[in-house]
Amino acid sequence: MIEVVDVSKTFGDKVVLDGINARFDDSNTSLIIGQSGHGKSVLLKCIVGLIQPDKGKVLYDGRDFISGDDDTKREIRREIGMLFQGNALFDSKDVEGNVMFPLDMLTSMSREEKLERVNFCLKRVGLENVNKRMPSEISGGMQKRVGIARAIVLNPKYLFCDEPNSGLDPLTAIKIDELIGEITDEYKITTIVVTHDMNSVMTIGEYILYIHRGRKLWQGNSQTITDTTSPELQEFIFANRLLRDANNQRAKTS
Ligand SMILES: Nc1ncnc2c1ncn2[C@@H]1O[C@H](COP(=O)(O)OP(=O)(O)OP(=O)(O)O)[C@@H](O)[C@H]1O
Repeated sequence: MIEVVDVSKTFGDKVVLDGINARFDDSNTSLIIGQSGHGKSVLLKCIVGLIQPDKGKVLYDGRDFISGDDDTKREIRREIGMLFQGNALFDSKDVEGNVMFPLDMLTSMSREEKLERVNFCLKRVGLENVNKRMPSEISGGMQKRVGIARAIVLNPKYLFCDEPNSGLDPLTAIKIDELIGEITDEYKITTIVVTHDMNSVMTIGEYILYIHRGRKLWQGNSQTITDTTSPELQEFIFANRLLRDANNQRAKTS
């Protein structure tokens, strides 16, 4: 479980995060959503320690990641997996080398053990017999799967995904969302996804935090989100015309 307690961040005179509180449970896929520029990425960066908040706490299963000692921070970092926006795969390494990288950096496993773990993770994300392909030789959806395999190779307790389906067609995007949801459930991971994608919201949003102008404006899940009475959230959700029409239809028939 990750708890965010009263986190605030200002850049210059701009308040980017203002007293955010949230709880992200394990075995759950939690989403941080909101319009562009409203503070989602800054919040994610505060949670993973890339930005120091001005105020507040981030607790990983009770361990303070902001003011904890170096050993605690190192221990937490070792338990984090990241799927970066745009994948961040190494162009010069093949699929196997990309997924093996965290094992090379952070473990003393033998080559055989590493290969076994890499093959297990590649199989889990639905990729087999592509070990020797270069990232440029596989599709965008396959690159995401490689990114997910790399993110889970160290068996993380916490998984962060920044816009995991940007640049993918809607069907592939849903498959990637579903894969993230399944892995979260299967390995009891605390997963946080930053997204604008309403398909993701409706597919995997077990807990949803809506950030508006740096504040938590709403929290709930995919079942309750379309019932919101917040005009700002309604505007965000129903910017998608299909959803707006479906919701109007639902209102007419109920
Ligand atoms: N390092 C920084 N220095 C100064 N301002 C920053 C910094 N990082 C982010 N900001 C500002 O903080 C605000 C929130 O940015 P953030 O990247 O969190 O938005 P976002 O909601 O993730 O948007 P998007 O969906 O477009 O990625 C923006 O106004 C941005 O310009």
